[in-house]
Amino acid sequence: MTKSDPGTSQPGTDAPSTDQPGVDEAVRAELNRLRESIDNIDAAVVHMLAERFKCTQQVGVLKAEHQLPPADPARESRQIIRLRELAASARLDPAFAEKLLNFIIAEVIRHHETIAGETRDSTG
Ligand SMILES: O=C(O)C(=O)C[C@]1(C(=O)O)C=C[C@@H](O)C=C1
Repeated sequence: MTKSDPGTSQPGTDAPSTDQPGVDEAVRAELNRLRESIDNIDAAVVHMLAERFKCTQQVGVLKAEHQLPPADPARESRQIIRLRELAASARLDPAFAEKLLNFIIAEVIRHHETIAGETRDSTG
């Protein structure tokens, strides 16, 4: 197999694709079993995030209607402490959990700012 042989390796690697013949059947079966679980978990994550954003959307409206600032750094600090503890007890890297929460919250704050702008525009 060479780099000029498209379709036989993963992009950017020379490793054989697991779809290719030659991959041990038991390995392929185990990989497929694990990937089914990964797909289920990814679906759950997407659904949970969608629910979280439905809540934060309502928080955004409430904050905009009452002229509260989009970000609440004190609340974020408490969330980070709590999530890092949860992560540690779940044997997940706390630094990763913190980064993920910060990533999500940054998006929420962006939404809050949009809602606040729209609310100001509509109420004058
Ligand atoms: O709890 C709030 O005040 C929110 O706006 C929600 C949220 C979050 O996504 O958890 C987002 C922004 C704040 O800075 C803190 C927390």
